Formats: sequence, structure tokens, C-alpha cells
Amino acid sequence: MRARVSKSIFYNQIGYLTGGEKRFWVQAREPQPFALRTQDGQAVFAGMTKPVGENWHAGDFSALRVPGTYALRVGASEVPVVIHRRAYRDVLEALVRFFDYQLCGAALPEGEAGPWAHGVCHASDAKVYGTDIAVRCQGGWHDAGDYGKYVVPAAKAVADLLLAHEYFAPALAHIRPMRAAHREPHLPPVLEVAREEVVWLLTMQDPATGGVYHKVTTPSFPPLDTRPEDDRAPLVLSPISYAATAAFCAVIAHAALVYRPFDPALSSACADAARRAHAWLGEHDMRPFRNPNGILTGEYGDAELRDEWLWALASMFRMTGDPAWASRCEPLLLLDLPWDLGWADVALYGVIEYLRAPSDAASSHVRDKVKARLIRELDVLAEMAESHPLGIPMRDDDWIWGSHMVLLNRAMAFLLAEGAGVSHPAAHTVAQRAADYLFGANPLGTCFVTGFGQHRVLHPHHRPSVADDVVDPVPGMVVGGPNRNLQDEVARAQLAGKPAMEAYLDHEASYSTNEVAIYWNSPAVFVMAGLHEARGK
Ligand SMILES: OC[C@H]1CNC[C@@H](O)[C@@H]1O[C@@H]1O[C@H](CO)[C@@H](O[C@@H]2O[C@H](CO)[C@@H](O)[C@H](O)[C@H]2O)[C@H](O)[C@H]1O
Ligand SMILES: [Ca+2]
Ligand SMILES: [Zn+2]
Repeated sequence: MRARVSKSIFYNQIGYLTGGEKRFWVQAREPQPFALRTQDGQAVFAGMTKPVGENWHAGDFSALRVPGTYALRVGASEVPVVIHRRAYRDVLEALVRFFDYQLCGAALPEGEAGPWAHGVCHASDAKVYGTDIAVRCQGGWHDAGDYGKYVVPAAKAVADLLLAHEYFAPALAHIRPMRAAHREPHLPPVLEVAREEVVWLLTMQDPATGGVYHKVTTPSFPPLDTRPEDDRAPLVLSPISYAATAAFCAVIAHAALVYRPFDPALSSACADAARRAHAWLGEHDMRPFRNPNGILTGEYGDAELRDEWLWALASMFRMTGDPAWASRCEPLLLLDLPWDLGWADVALYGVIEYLRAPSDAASSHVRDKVKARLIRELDVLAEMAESHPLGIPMRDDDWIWGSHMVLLNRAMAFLLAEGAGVSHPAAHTVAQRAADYLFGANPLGTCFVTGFGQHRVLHPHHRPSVADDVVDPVPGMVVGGPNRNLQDEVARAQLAGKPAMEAYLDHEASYSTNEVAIYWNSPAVFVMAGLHEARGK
């Protein structure tokens, strides 16, 4: 009979990398003895937990480096622990295959998608808002738990996957995309997956002006129990926006560079599209996007657009290596913009593009100032992690809508900086703690990636998973996470008064804590690939 899995030991329920740091947490006021035994009962490690803040204690068994499955016991509680050099191999594949499950405009065959297969969806042309102009903008990925396709968050999701390939291709080589859903089997797997969204993004650019439509959605969200193929409301292209055009310019210039060795035709189409998008930026004001009348889907509004402009210029610089682009983006790099990897605050993408561009084409003075600020930014995050009981760079007011993206972006920032010549001693510890938290070392004892862990997420706010007749949700989806602002009805009804880190509900109606999104999975792909690469050896 399977041992009852305790809920009072908070640990990485997917596993620990052989060469990595290995910690678990318990809530206690005094040090607790703990021990690990092999499956045949042989004691192999023993220790005492140490206080790590508030009433949390941590036990460290990093010195145990023999792969295997062990029983970790603390007092009367016991949990199964896996140590393996490829502990994240399966979850990494599932995190990437999530994008294939989000594919739009084509049927997902059973041979590829198993029980989560579905028929063709959203295959009709879209109408440009307020006109009768029809545009073919099929393909790409559904954004999240809804079926909308939005350029701004798509740019983040694609950039993260392109960066994961550039930084950690060997760690991703084992991934099997849904081959039948793609047309480019010769590409490295994560580029084959991302290519679908790149090709869709190109359809979102207005050929006449170079501007990019903000999104393509039905006028409002369909009911939660609507299967993709049953969502037949007309598709509307919302107006061209500065945010979409700038984010498009940035990520499409990035794609032009990454696909150049594999797909020259796509690469040159991207380079041309990026140039036309940049030309549009030069002729238009930085006006924030607002949903037009009658369009009630996600807005992705953003009042600060200088960071998107920075990201676009820095990407053009790295794509061309032309010092003229360096001179254009350097003044923006010196502004006091928030350096982040979000869907709204994107400046850190520009910083990384700039530092990874040919250094001889840039100002060494600006490069030095940028590197110095980057180290200061990472020092702040490292101190935040140091003072958190679970070792994660999060403060109480960071538990917002999409808090898991906030955490993963911060871990990603350390690994991105490392690859741009700015190493920080806390980088891998922060990345490991983020993985430990996401995979179960959190006050709810929940593994926040569907289909994995001892205590799983079963009811994500994800229309395909709610509408199908399959009990288990689509696997490999990172849920949004605790949100102290209680921004949906069930959260308000059931989470009032909860500590910020516990304001989460595994309920299909809790879209502000339990939805999924392509740009919440994408930083997870980057971070887990980085850990796998560094510790999987
Ligand atoms: O829930 C995921 C997405 C599903 N598709 C429609 C999108 O509109 C939705 O995106 C989310 O839309 C939310 C509502 O607009 C966004 O929430 C806002 O996120 C902000 C932080 O990014 C918070 O400061 C703010 O309080 C909160 O309302 C959130 O970031 C963003 O991820
Ligand atoms: Ca912005
Ligand atoms: Zn669709």
C-alpha cells in the first residue's frame, strides 16, 4: 500500500538534480531531525533542520548525490523524494508541448494530443475592427485559458523560447513536439514549436502601413465550457497599436537572427517585417491601447511604451550589428525605466539584446553603465531571496495576478544576465528555489504545473480542459499563482484574509489565480532548461 504522502513536508515533488542543491521545508519552531532511506529501508542520510525565518525550518540533503528514489521522514511524516540527473526532463518536455496544445487554426490529432485532441478551431478570416476588410490570421497559439491571440504577450512567450534555444539548446534537444502539427521537422524542437507563433505574428502586420494589430479575438470571451472547435463567434482584429508594433518589431528581429541558419526564407521575411514595423513606430505617437467599443476580451493595456521602443531598437541592433542602432537605443538604456521581463515592462529584454550584440559596435561607456545597473538589480533580487524563508525573490506585494510569472522572470533574469557577461553568485540558487517552490515547496504543498507532483492542480481556468470530457487537465501548464488582490468572485468568496502566498484556489472559475498562459509557461521553459543544463550533467 502506497505510503500516505504527508502534506506537512514542503518539497520539490518532481525531484532533485543529482548535482544540485537539495532542500525541503517544514513549519516548526525547533530544529527537527530528518532522515532519508532507500526503498529497501537502508538509512543513507540524516540531519537536522535549521531555522530560515518566521516559523519555517529547512533541511538540506545536497550532499546526497546518489540517484534514486528515497523516503524522506521528518517525525511521523514521510514523502517520496527523487534524485536524478534528468529529474526535469519530463516536465521540461511537457512545459514546451503546452504550446502545441495551445495551437489554433488546426485540428490536434489524437495521435499527438491524446485525449486532449480537438477539431479545427478559429479557421475563418478576421475582420478589421469597424470595417469589412477580411484578413487571414489563422494559426499561432491561444493566449491562455481563453482563445484570444494577443501580440504583446505573444512577443514575450516567443522571445523566451528563442532565448531558451540560444542559451540551453542541448537541454531541449530531447523534446518531442507534436510533429504532425508542424511543417518543419528539421528545426531544433523548441524552434519548431515557436515557429507557429512567429508565422502567425507575421499575419498580424498590416502590409499597407507596417503597423501591427493589437489582437485577434471574438468580441467577448465565450463561456468557460466551450471547446475550441465550438467557439464560432466572428473574429475581430483590434486596431493597430504602438505596443503591439514595437513588441512585434523586437521579437521578429530576434526571430530573424535565430532562424537565419535554419530557415533563411523565414528569417528574411522577419527581418523585412521588423524594418517595416520600426518605420511605423517612427511615424506614430506612443498611444496606449484601449479596447474599442464592443470588444470585451483581454486588453493588455500599457501606459509606458518607451521600454517596448527600447526592446525594438536593441533587437534591431543585435539583428544587424549596425552601430547606428546602438546609438538609437543607448539613450533609452540610461533612462530610469523598470527593467523587467513582463508583458508590459519589457526593458530587460532590450538590455540583454544590447549586451549580447557585437560589443565593438556599442559605446563601452554605456555598456559599463548598463552592466553596473544590472548587477545592482540582481543584488536587490538576491537580497529579497535571502530574506525569504523559501529562498525565493518575492515580497508580499508581489503575489499578484500572474505571480508565478513574476517569480520565474526574476529567476530568468539571473540566468539571462549570466549569458550576457554579468554573473551573480546567487543565480543558480535562486533558479533552484524557484523550481522547488513551483514544484511543491510552497505553503499550499501544491505542484503548480498540471499533470505533475504528488498534490496536483486539477481545475485550471482553461477552456479546453474544462470543456472536454477528460478528468485530467491538459498537462504541462503553469498556473498563475497566489494573488493577494482577490480579483475574481471565487477568490473573494474563499480567500479573504489568507496570507498573500496562500491566496490561490484550484478552482476553474478562479481566473485571477488559476488560469494558464503562454507567457507564464515560457519563463518556466527557460529556467528549467537552465537548471537541467547546469545540474543535469
Ligand atoms: O489571465 C491571463 C490572461 C488571459 N487572457 C486574457 C488576458 O487579459 C489575461 O491577462 C491578464 O489580464 C489581467 C487583467 O487585465 C492582468 O491583471 C493585472 O496584472 C497587473 C500586473 O501585471 C496587476 O497589477 C493588476 O492588478 C491586474 O489587474 C494580468 O497581468 C494579465 O496576465
Ligand atoms: Ca511597457
Ligand atoms: Zn483556435
